[in-house]
Amino acid sequence: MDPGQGKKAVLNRSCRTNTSFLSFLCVYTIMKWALLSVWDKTGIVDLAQALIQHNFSIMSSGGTGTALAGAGIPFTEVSRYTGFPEMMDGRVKTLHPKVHGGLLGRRQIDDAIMAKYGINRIGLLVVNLYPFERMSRESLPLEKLIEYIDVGGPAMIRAAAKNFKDVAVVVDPSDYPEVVKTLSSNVGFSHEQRLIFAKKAFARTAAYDAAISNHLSNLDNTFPPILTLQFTNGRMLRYGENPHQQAAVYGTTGIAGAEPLQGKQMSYNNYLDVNAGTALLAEFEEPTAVIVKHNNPCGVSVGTDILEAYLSARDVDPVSAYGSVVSLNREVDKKLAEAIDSTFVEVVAAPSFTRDAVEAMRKKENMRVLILPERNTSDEVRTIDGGVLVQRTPAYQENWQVITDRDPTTDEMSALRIAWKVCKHTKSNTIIFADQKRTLGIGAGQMSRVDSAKIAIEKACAPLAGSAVASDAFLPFPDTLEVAAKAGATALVQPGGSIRDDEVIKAANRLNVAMVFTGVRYFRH
Ligand SMILES: NC(=O)c1ncn([C@@H]2O[C@H](COP(=O)(O)O)[C@@H](O)[C@H]2O)c1NC=O
Repeated sequence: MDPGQGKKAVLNRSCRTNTSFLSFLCVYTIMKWALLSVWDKTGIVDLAQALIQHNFSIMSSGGTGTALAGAGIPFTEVSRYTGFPEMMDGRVKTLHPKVHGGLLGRRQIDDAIMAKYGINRIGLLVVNLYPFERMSRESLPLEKLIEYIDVGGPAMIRAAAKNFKDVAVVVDPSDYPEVVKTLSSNVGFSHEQRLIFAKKAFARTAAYDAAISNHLSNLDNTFPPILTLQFTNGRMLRYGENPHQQAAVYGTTGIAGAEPLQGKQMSYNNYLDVNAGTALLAEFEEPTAVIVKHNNPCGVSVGTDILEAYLSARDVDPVSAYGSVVSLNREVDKKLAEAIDSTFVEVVAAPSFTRDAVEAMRKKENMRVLILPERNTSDEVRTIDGGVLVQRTPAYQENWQVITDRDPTTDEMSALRIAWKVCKHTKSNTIIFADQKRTLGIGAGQMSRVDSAKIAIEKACAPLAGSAVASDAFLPFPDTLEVAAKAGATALVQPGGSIRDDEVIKAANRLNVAMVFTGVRYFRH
């Protein structure tokens, strides 16, 4: 029996063939055979009915046959055709030369050999595979999981797809309506159609094998020597980072799979900015707004409610908020929607929107409105010339160490936490000033850390007296700390680990700045 199918496969098979003596006499060339062997039985009965109406003879493996028999559809069991029973708990069902010969045989060239061995020409193959991808997420023991590796299905798909000149292969139930439409037209499958089906078929088996290969390779939680990546749902974008660049997005889940409720098509840069914004948003539990511009946050704030958080984040840097991407972790209501409408925003992403919020945002017809998808915690992959870099981030465990004479106060500690979270998602070198609710000044992406500090100070939305500062990497000299303290900062968080840590600690004590080492660096290139 197949994995998961239990006793369903044991049944009365007496009605399972309609091969009469007459039909047996039919010459192979006259009969149109379709082989159906599907894990997901959705739509298979309707499809089979259409095939019968259009004079196809159907051949089916065990469970698929059960579904057809239940609907009174005539078919021939594959096992009867091959003369071999399904065996080894379903590990061998369709793996037989009479099946593969029927799929691979070339019209005209192989007619004689097919006739000699009683091989039926199969003109249509309908297969979908054991759900390995889904089952691999269910933490089954390996010996159970491997039973979800489909062998016969991919073998048939590949055979039929190779012989697309003569065989149409359908691997996705969403293509059944097209098959029925073609049957009704009575012209048969065109060459183009068969080629499109074949491309889809090979993409399916490639994705299937990639999933198996990656799952097995990842069992010991290391990076495999061979990495296979496959993403489906490819969609052309209007252009890439700039109008002269072409681009597409791939993926069905997370940000990559998200489509806006309203507004223009998501652009390449929108995807990047929503990705950056939502990654930062995920650091916060309380109502939080994150405003991103060109992949860096330009305002982040928590609030007692999400409206307060948004207004406060926007006012950190209202000039940069123009044309930004807004990510929010609470439902958007009408009042908040109207506040967002009052600025030019490229994308607003939130877990949900009230009906009147959706209504209010219609006024901004170009603004993309996105329901925040579930976050995927997969490895980061970036292309470089000739290859890719892959990076995995372990779960964060705060292990801060106060290394100055003075401990941070409770308020300073809250501000340090906000600054540190924002630091992680801002391009290096970064210096973030924050209070207990929001970022006050952000200096990002500078080649010198002191310059980042100066920019953050210059851009500060409020006096920095009593603020906290975060640096993504250790301070190699006391200069950044001195600049920050002069601007009013009284607490600083940084990874630590410089050979001049002692000098920096001395400076902090002298300036009465409470300093914390995190032991973790947050470079972001
Ligand atoms: N072993 C085989 O010869 C074989 N042939 C087809 N299958 C798969 O068995 C499934 C259909 O089986 P059934 O009709 O018994 O429900 C399909 O997902 C098909 O891809 C097979 N199963 C696994 O490899």
